[in-house]
Amino acid sequence: MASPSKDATDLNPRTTHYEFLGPPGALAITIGVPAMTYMLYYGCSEETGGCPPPIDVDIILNSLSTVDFWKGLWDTQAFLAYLAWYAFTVVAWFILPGDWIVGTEIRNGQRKKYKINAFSTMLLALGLTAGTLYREGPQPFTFIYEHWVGLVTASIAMSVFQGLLVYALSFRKGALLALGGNSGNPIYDFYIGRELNPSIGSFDLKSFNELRPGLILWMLIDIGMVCEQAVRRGGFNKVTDSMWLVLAFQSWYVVDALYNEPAIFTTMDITTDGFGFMLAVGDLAWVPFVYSLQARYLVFNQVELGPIYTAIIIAVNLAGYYIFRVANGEKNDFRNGRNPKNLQYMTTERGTKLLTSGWWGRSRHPNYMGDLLMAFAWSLPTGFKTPITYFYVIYFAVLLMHRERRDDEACLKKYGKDWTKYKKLVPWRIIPYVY
Ligand SMILES: NC(=O)C1=CN([C@@H]2O[C@H](COP(=O)(O)OP(=O)(O)OC[C@H]3O[C@@H](n4cnc5c(N)ncnc54)[C@H](OP(=O)(O)O)[C@@H]3O)[C@@H](O)[C@H]2O)C=CC1
Ligand SMILES: CC(C)=CCC[C@@H](C)[C@H]1CC=C2C3=C(CC[C@@]21C)[C@@]1(C)CC[C@H](O)C(C)(C)[C@@H]1CC3
Repeated sequence: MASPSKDATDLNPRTTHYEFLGPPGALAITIGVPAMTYMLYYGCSEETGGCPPPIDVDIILNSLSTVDFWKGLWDTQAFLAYLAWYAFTVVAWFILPGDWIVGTEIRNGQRKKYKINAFSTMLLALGLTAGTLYREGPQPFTFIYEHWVGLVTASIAMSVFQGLLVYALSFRKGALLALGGNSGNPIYDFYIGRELNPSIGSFDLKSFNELRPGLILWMLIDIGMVCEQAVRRGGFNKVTDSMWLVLAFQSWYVVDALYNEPAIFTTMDITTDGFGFMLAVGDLAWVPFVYSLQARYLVFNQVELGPIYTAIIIAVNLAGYYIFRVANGEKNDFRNGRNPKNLQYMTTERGTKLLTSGWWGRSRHPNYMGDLLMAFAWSLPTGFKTPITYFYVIYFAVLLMHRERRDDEACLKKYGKDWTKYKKLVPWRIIPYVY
C-alpha cells in the first residue's frame, strides 16, 4: 500500500541531474538511433552495393535527392505486416495463460504484478512459423528481407507513437514518475521516460515491450534470413554453417530471456528507469533490426566456416553464455531471498544485502562480461571481410560501460558508504583484472 505520509511531490521529486549529456545528448540519440538503424542497412546491403558500398559522394547525394529514395522508406504492406505482428503479441499476452508474479517493491511501497507468458507467446509464434514453413516452404519468409526498410520505418513509427503517448499520459494525476525522468525539459523527459511503469490496467507497457514484440521478432527475422538464403541456394540443406550458427546463438539468447522472464524484474530498466522513447525505440526497432545485422549480411556474403572454426566459435559462445546465465541466476536467486550456493554477502545499512563471492565477487557486473563474449561469438561467423558486422560488439561494449557507470552512480546514492566498502571488496567493474 502507498505510504499515507507521502504526497505527490514527495513521491515525484524534480530530476536535477541529467544523464546522456542532458537535452542535447537526448536529442542526438533520439535522432541518431533511428538514423543509425537505416544507415546500417544502406551502409551494408546488396541493394547499395556492399558492406560498405563503394563510397561516392555524388551518387549518395544524387540518390538522396530522388523522390524514389524517400518513397522507398514508406511501404504500406510492411507497415500493415508490422502492425499485425504487434497486435499478435498483444492478443497473445491477453489470451495465453500465465502465472502472475509480484515484482520488486517500488518507491510508493507497492509491488506490481506481471503476467508471465512471454515464452508461450514465442512458442505460439514459432508454431505458426513452423506450420507455414511446412506447408509453403521458405518463400513467404523472404518478405522480411525484401521489405526491410519498410519494416524499420514501421517499427520506428510505433516507437515514436508510444514515446509520445506515454509522455502525454505521464501528466495524469497519480502517475508515479521515474526519479530520473522528471526534469521538466520535454525533450529529455520524452527520451528518458517520464513515468516509471506506464500501464493500461494490468498491461505493463515497459516489460511487455522489452520481451515480446522486439525480441521475438529478432528471432523471426533471423529465421527469415535463413529462408532467404535457402531460396537462393536451393534448399535448407544448402544453408551455410555460419548462418545456422548465428540463428542458433541468437535464438538461444532470445529463448533464454523469455524462459527466464521473471529475471527481468530485477534489472535496472524495470526497477529504476522510466519508459520513454529510448526504451521504446531500443526494444522495437534497434533490437530486431540492428541485432540481426549478421544474419542479414550472411544472406549476400555466404561464409562457409568448416568444423574447426565452427567448434571454436561455439566454445566462445558457450563460455559467454555460462557466465551470463550463472551470474544473472545468482543475483536473481539472491534478490528473491534464496542463496542455494551459500555465497558470502555483506549487509548494508539500508538492510539490502550485496553478494561478495561467486561471480559477483569477481567483478561488479560479471553478467556484462558474459554478454559481451556472446556478442563477439555472434559476429565471428561473418568472418573478417568487413568491420561493420562487428558493430554490435562495439556498440554493446560502449552501452555496457555506460550502463555500468549509471548503475554505479545509482548504487552510490542507494547504499552510500556501504557501496564504497563493497567496491573495495570487488574492485573490478566488468572484466576481472582488466576493467
Ligand atoms: N542484449 C542487450 O542489448 C542488453 C543486455 N543487458 C543484460 O541485461 C542484464 C541485466 O542488466 P542490468 O539491469 O543493467 O544490470 P544488473 O543485472 O547487473 O543489475 C544491477 C543491479 O544489481 C544489484 N546489485 C549490484 N551488485 C550486487 C551484488 N553484489 N549483489 C546483489 N545485487 C547486486 C543492484 O540493484 P539492487 O541492489 O537495487 O538490487 C544493481 O543496481 C545483464 O545480463 C546485461 O548483460 C543489458 C542491456 C542491454
Ligand atoms: C541507445 C539505445 C539504442 C538504447 C536502448 C537500449 C536497449 C536496446 C537495451 C536496454 C536494455 C535492454 C535489455 C535487453 C535488450 C536490449 C535492451 C532493451 C534484454 C531484453 C536482452 C535479453 C536479455 O536476456 C535481458 C532480458 C537480460 C535483457 C534486458 C535488458
